[in-house]
Amino acid sequence: MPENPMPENTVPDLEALKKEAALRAVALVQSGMRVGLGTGSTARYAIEAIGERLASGELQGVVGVATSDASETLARQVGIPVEPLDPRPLDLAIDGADEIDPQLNLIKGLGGALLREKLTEVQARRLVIIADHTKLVTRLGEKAPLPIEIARFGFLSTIERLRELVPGGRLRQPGAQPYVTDNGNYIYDAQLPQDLDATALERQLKGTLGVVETGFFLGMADLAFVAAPEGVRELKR
Ligand SMILES: O=C[C@H](O)[C@H](O)[C@H](O)COP(=O)(O)O
Repeated sequence: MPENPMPENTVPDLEALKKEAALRAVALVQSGMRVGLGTGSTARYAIEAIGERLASGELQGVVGVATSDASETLARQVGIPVEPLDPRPLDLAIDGADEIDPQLNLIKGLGGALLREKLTEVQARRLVIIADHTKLVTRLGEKAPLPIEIARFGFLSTIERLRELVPGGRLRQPGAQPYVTDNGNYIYDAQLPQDLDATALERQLKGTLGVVETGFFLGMADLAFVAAPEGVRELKR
């Protein structure tokens, strides 16, 4: 008899759910598409699945635009040709999210990739979000902080300015040094208020000196595949 047997179904297998959501989105990829490749543990499953469909010959001529150095490396490893972002529209972008509200507004960037994600996904004809059910919220900021990418130069002054808008928050610093993004910037993780007006706050943050980009993705996602133990929900904006 095993010691301390774990009761069945007490720990949901979030990885299996993330993969299930990713596969639903990857089914939308067609030959010849230029696809925005997201970043994070869920987007990873999508990149791998696109690579598998290319390797099997089921897909041909797909080109990826990567939203981080890590996703670019993975895409190349699994055989997806990667191009830099240029002004042409992308047919589709597939990415994870940290929070998804009922209108498919998002918080992204807990993995640090928000700037390249936003630059890429704003050019996508369709942004498809993939996630497990723990990412669903009734209001943005319910569970996650809002990542705000800020310039390193003068970052303490920028943080002072940010604290006037969103008092709770801290510089992301996983160890002795601050976290540095692919773009060489820092991230301030802001705690959002309960009475959040995300559109107004986004405007104020974008007007704050030293702020490079925020993790608000408002009105950008068209579709989300959200996997839960009872199945994958398809949410549309
Ligand atoms: O910066 C990271 C990205 O916005 C990710 O897409 C987001 O953090 C979700 O990542 P994961 O799928 O690992 O939860």
